[in-house]
Amino acid sequence: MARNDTEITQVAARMVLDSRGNPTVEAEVALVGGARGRAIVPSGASTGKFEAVELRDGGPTYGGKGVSKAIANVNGPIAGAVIGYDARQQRLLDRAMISLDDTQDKSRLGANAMLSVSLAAARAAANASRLPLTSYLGGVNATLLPVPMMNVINGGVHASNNLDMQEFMLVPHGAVTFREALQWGVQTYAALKAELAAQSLSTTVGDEGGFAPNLHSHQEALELLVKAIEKAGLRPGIDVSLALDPASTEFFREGHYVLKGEDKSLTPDEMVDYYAQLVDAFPIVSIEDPMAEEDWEGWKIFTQRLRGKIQIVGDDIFVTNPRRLERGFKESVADSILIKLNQIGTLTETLETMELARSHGYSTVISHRSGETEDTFIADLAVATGAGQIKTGAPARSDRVAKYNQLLRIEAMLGEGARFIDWVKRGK
Ligand SMILES: O=C(O)[C@@H](CO)OP(=O)(O)O
Ligand SMILES: [Mg+2]
Repeated sequence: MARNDTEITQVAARMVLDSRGNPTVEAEVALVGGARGRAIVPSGASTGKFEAVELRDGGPTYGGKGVSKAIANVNGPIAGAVIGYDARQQRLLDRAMISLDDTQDKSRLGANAMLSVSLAAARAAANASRLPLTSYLGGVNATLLPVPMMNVINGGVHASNNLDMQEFMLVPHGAVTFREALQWGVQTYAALKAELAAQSLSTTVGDEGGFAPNLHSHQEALELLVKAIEKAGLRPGIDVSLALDPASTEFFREGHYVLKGEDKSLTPDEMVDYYAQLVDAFPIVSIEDPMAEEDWEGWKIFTQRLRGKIQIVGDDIFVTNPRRLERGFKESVADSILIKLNQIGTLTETLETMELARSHGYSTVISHRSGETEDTFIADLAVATGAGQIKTGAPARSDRVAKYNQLLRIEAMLGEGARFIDWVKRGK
């Protein structure tokens, strides 16, 4: 490889669609030596208030969801700033975009514009180096396959049913390989579908491929999951456990958690009791965003009460942002962080946040968004960083399955060298 083979010579973006049919940004980066890289940015629905800004613009065609400004920013100022950089110097080129944007929340260029280039550059550099993305990002130690968190019952803003909580997930942590974990998830998903059909409940799916039945309570959803695990011939709590992402900011109103489906309005204390009862009654090993993004007091109560019993994951409260995470350390809130590249807007900052989390003993869970595409960057990122956990939906819908398939490829590539660790048993 000649010395300037990895120099960026071209950057271009186009509009493509995500899994909800909304426009999103795809960027392509070309290098002097001929290598190219491409990346598509995902998009959330239950977005955190403190996330970096996803630049959207009007126009009747896509109901105000256009990305023409973000695309123009890639093709104009961002291209101007990063052309000439060595694509292997990820930190430098991400810093170049950050200083060009010059805002706290990436509102000038748009986190969607910046992230598309950040990820496309990493892929181009990996291709130029003739390395799989996982190995390029993670080196020889990139051997740990993540335990999947598979969202098989959808509610909240991801579905039109009556469940207030957004995600009910299967965690097949007792498997020996990723392959086996995925298989257990698939078997349980199929058993759940059969059980729903047997009870004349709907088997249509929500945004992340999970079923979206109307149920009487969250308790009923959890009962269905335990039953499905058993029907699949697996042991709840040993082979496959459960995880929740209530995304509670979405039902937090004026200091109360309003569970419409159960006709309840709970104070933060009562909401913590509600969760504690679920944790006692079901094999739940992880809860994400139990409390709202601005309810730091509620988060403290929850953490005090449930730390050590389950993993406590911060998504909307931390938004992959080191400053918010620091506050979490100080106030003893959560013990794990959900990692979403587009919440912060560059690969470099994502890796920095993960490093910070680990240095404080917080686990990291790599995550998709509810609006996804065929892009599988997060699968490689999960292995490259040894995160140990990934949340990427049900084992159905191509946008979700694409990530699982990429993990299968990575596992096959690593062969006997691939590792899979039961974080529940080991203690995270
Ligand atoms: O809350 C979440 O964790 C995500 C992904 O499941 O949803 P969204 O992308 O809509 O924010
Ligand atoms: Mg979440």
